[in-house]
This record gives sequence, structure tokens and C-alpha cells, in this order.
Amino acid sequence: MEMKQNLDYYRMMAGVQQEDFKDLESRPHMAEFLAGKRYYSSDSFGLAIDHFEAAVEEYFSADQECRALCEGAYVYDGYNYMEYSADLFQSMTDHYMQILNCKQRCSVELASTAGKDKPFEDFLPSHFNYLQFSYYNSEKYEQAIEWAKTYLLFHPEEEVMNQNLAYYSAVLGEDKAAAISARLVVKQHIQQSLLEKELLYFAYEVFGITFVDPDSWTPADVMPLKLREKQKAERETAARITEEIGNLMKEIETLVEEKNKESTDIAKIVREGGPLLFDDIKITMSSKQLNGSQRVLLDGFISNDECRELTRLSNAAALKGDGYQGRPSPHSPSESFQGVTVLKAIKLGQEGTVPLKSARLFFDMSEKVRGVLESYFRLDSPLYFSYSHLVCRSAIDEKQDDRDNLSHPVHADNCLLVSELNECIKEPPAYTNRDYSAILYLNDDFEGGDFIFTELDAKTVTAEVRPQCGRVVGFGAGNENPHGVRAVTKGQRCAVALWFTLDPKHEEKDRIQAQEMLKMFSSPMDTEFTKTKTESSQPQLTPLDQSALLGQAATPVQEQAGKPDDKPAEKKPKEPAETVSENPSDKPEDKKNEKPIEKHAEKLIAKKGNKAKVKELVKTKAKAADASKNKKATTKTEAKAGDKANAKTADKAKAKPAAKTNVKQAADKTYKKEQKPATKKTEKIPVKKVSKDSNTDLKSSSDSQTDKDEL
Ligand SMILES: O=C(O)CCC(=O)C(=O)O
Ligand SMILES: [Fe+2]
Repeated sequence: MEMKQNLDYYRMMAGVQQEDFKDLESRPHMAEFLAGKRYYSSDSFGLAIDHFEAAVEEYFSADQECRALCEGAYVYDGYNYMEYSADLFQSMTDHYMQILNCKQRCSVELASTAGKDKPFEDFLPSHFNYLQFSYYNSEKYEQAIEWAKTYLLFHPEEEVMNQNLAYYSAVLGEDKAAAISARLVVKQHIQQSLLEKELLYFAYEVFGITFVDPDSWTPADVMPLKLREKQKAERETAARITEEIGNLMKEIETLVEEKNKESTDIAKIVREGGPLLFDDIKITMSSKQLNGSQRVLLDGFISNDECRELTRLSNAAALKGDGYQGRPSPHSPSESFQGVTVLKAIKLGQEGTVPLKSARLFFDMSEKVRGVLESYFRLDSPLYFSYSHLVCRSAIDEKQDDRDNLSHPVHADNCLLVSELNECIKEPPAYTNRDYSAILYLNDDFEGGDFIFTELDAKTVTAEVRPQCGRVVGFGAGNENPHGVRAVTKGQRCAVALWFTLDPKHEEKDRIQAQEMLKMFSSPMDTEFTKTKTESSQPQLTPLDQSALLGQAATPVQEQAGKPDDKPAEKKPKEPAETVSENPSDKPEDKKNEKPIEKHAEKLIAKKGNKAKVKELVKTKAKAADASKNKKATTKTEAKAGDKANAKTADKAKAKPAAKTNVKQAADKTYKKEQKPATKKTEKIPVKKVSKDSNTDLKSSSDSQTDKDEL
């Protein structure tokens, strides 16, 4: 196969001619035949005739040789000679049948050629077909008639050839035509072959010596009736069995599908409702009430004080981080965005910038959510942290007019949502290893900011959740749960966003480091150390830092919320941009999977085979996408939690030319495919570039990652 491909490749090279390819082992009849075919293909019928005729001569001498070579000693099958005991009559029969079988196979052997994995089908008749047509094209009707008649010895009923013969006879004159007979050597060959076949079938029927006829032209009645009926019955049985097996397979497939569906349905039902582990935690809404699967809304995770403490932690960490209270949101120009990871919080706690106690609370609370989710969803294997951060989104007051975007566009957490196709593609750059997500809300004193679940269209809202302190929305991170956050139009919305994986290989390394650090600090000696360190770092703080830390209890939360930038004078000078991750190992490990979004879009295009559509969708509405989603978001089923329910209604002839055509068709039909050049080099389709500003949807579908980049 490989060599064949090489040959095809060489054939395409400049300056290489077909004549350059010489099969040094080619038998003369085959070499002539192939040469004839080449001339035939280039409409050089005269030359084709010469070669085809020579091929006929050569064929029959090769056939004689082949047959003569069959007349050797009896060939035992493997080691059968050890057991072979037959009387004279039986041995003669066995031997003779073997010779005849061998002679019959000469037609196959002579139809084979190097570089062609199968012998030419119906080789001799096809050969004569070429001849009759070549003669016709050379207006040599006698010979055309001779070869048409020769062909018909094999396939007497063949309609097109009979028409051709009739046409040639009409042109030449019926009497003259009638006097022309088929080529004698072929007639003799057929007769001999048929007699051999008859004997072979006889032996098959009487002695059970198997014979498989290699020729397709053998008249049906050569095979004894009984054998024919037996074979027919066998064929029918085989066909029936195949059909029955096919039906059975289909049935099995449907059964398996149904079973799978049932078990996943059951699994989903059974998988929910596990113990909540803590008395204070209450289930507010199950998947059913949230109109989806793998969803839960829980309340009572943390107290108001703890919510405030975590909010302060976020604000203090943000102050430390880059000197102003939040970078622009990666999702909306109308909001600012700030976040801190557990590890970063602990490090800040260690250096005394934020209370270590708060960092520990962050750690413990996220662990609490993890444990409850693992239990509630009755997971068979542990849930591991994949990434977690404490994140606040603040409305920029002066940028709220005519706002039409979401705070966080609709996306799924472990796949790329292509809402126009109603699909979510589980491929990097999405965080495909994430299995569950949870958001622990810390406050409700802001406007907008409701969490929404949608269908894959990213428009049809299936459930809404109003954030409030101690509330957790937990859900499967896959395509079953597209979700987003409505615009925060006033104030600051803080939450702990958590992503989990069932695969220990993808457990977040930062989390392990954070745990180690906390362990260290909790030993009595270290507590002392930490305290000292915390105290000693205090004086280095700016007044604002201090107020953020010292006035923890005193500062009313409301005052912080919604006033992110109200003390510009007290801002610290900007430090070199500090991100949550300080060294490469701190970065989320899956980051290496990141691909340029454009590339990914191209991949999607190729995959979907729907270039135009995907291209269209990635091209359009860079900003408008979110806007329209926000505006058009329609509530299919109202499932709003909390009392600010804001119900929304569901919006979603013998005439010469004819004979000529027939003749041409007859020949072409059989041979055209072999005449074609073996290969054509596959053209590389240039991959369409997707414009940069066309990423919106794809980007938004992986925006949890964008969050990280922004931090
Ligand atoms: O804050 C929320 O309610 C959801 C945020 C979210 O879906 C995400 O960060 O992936
Ligand atoms: Fe999300």
C-alpha cells in the first residue's frame, strides 16, 4: 500500500511519464493489455488494438503454461499426508480435482498485476469489450463484430453488447456479419473451462471436494441443480441471519440507550439529596425547583458577621493588590472587579496585610461548601478544588446609563458555549476538568446581580437566584448548566466562586500550599509567631489599610458597598501590577491548555462543517451579544429565589448516435474508474481566519478563566 502511494506520488512529479514505470516482472499479456488500455484512454484506438490483440495471443500462451504447471504431484494440505490413506480410485480423484482446481484458478492469476490488490474483474470479457470498441472506433466492423461475438460467449444476454452487435451488423450488412464468428481460441477456452467446471462440480456433489468457481461468467446451469439449490438456500439463510443479527443489534442498541438514559435519570435523582452535614444549612431549591439537573440552592452556610468579614477581606486584599479598589471587569465596562484566591489571602494574612483569621475563614468556608456539595450530590469519589476565589463586582455609577450587558455573560464552566448552535464544546481552552461549581454569596445590598440559569441558547432563563449572605448555588459544571450574572447596577456584589474536579490529578496546587501554610500557623508556637508578625506589620499600613483592618467591625458594610472609589486621596502609590499568582507554579495548571480563541473558533468551524454559520456567529455582535442576551433574556419558567421576584413572561435507439453512446457507455462504465490517474494530491483548504473582534461568545463561554487572567 505504501509503495503504491509512493508510485502515485512519483507519477505526479514533473517530467515523469507513465512509460517510465516498468514492471520488470510483468507477464507479457498483462504488459500488452495495460499498454492497450493506456492507448485506449488517449483515444489512440489503432495502437490500442495492436496491444490488445498481442495481449490475447500472450494470454492464451500464458494460460497454457499456467495450466501445464498445475499438473504436478498431489499437494498435501499441511501435514495431512501423514493421515492420508485413500484407495487408488479416491487418490486419483483427489489428485485430478486438485489439478482441475488449479487450472481454474489460472484465470485469476492471469488477471492479477503488480500494484493492484485485486485481480481485474471479469478480465477476459472486459478485454474483448475494449477490443470491440477500439475496432469500432477504427471503423473496422468485421473485427468489432468478431470481438462483440466473442464477448457474448461469456455474457450472451448482455444488452448493450447485443445492441452494439446489432449496430455493427447493420452497418456492415447482416449477411456479412452473420458469417463472422467469435475468436476460436476463446471458444475453445470456454469449452475447456466449462468441462472442467462440470467435473469439479460433480466431484463437489458426489465426493464433497469443495470447488469455488473463480469466474463470474459461468452459466448458472453448469452447477448441478441440487448444489445450486443448496447454495441458494445457504445464501438465503446467511442473508436472513445477517438481517436478524442486524435487527438484534439495533434492538440491543436501543435497549442499552434506554437503560443508560434510565440509569442516568435515576442517578441524577438519586445523586441529589444527600445529607447536608450541618444543622444550619437548609435546602432552598432542588434541581427540580430550579428547572434543571445537578442544581441546588442552599442557605445558611455562614453568618452575617462572617459574610462581612469575607467582604472586608476582599476589599483589603484588593487594596493591597494594586492600590485601587478593583480593576475594570473583564465582562463589563460598567463594573469594576476585584478578587483574591485562598493562597493569596493567606500570604497577605501571613504578612499581616489582612487578618489571617479572615483568610482562614475563607479557607474553611470554601471547604465547608466543598464537603456539603460532595455529600449532597452523593458523589462516589471525592471532590477536589480546581480553583477558588473571592470576588466582588462593583457598579461604576457613572456608567450605568443605557447599560445593556450582563455582569457575567452566560457560559458553562467546563465547556465552550456556542449558543447559536445550542451546543457546548468540551475542549480547551475551557476548563474541561471541572465537574462542579458553587458560588457562596456574601451580600445582597446591591442592585441587579441576580444569578441566572439558562438553556443552551443562553437566552431562555430557566431559573434565577437572588444572592444573599450565606446562600450557595451549587451545580454541575457542564452543558446542563449554562449560567450568568445579571448586571450589577448599583453597589458591590461579593461572592466566593468555587470550582471543583473529581479528578485528583487536577486538584489545585495552590490549595494544598494554602492548607500547609495554615497548618503551620496553627501550631501554638506559630500562632505566637504569626501574631507577632501581624502586629509588627501593622505600622507599615496606610491609614486606609488600617481602617480596612482595624475598623472591621465598626465600618458599616453598606458604606463600603457601592463606594468603591470614594477615598482617592488615600490610595497607595501603584505597585508593580501584582496578580494573585506570584510565581509560575501558582498559576492554574490548566492554563497551559489555553489556545488563542481565534484558533479555537477555527477548530469549531472545521469540526462543525458549518463554516458559514459559525463564522457568522463569531463575527457578529462583539458587544451586542451580551447586551441582547441581557435584554432578550426571557424567563421560561419562573424560579426566582428570594423575595425580589421580578416575574417575566415567556418571550422564544438503432440510430447511430444512440448506439455509439451505448458502446461508449458500455466500455466506459466498466473501465472508467481504472483509467483515472491513481491519485490526485489532496488540496489543502486554507483555514479561514476569524477576526479578532468576533470572539465574544467563545470568549464569554470561558470567562471563568478570564477572571483568573484579570486577577
Ligand atoms: O457570581 C456568580 O454568581 C457566578 C459567577 C460565575 O458563574 C463564574 O465566575 O463562572
Ligand atoms: Fe460560571
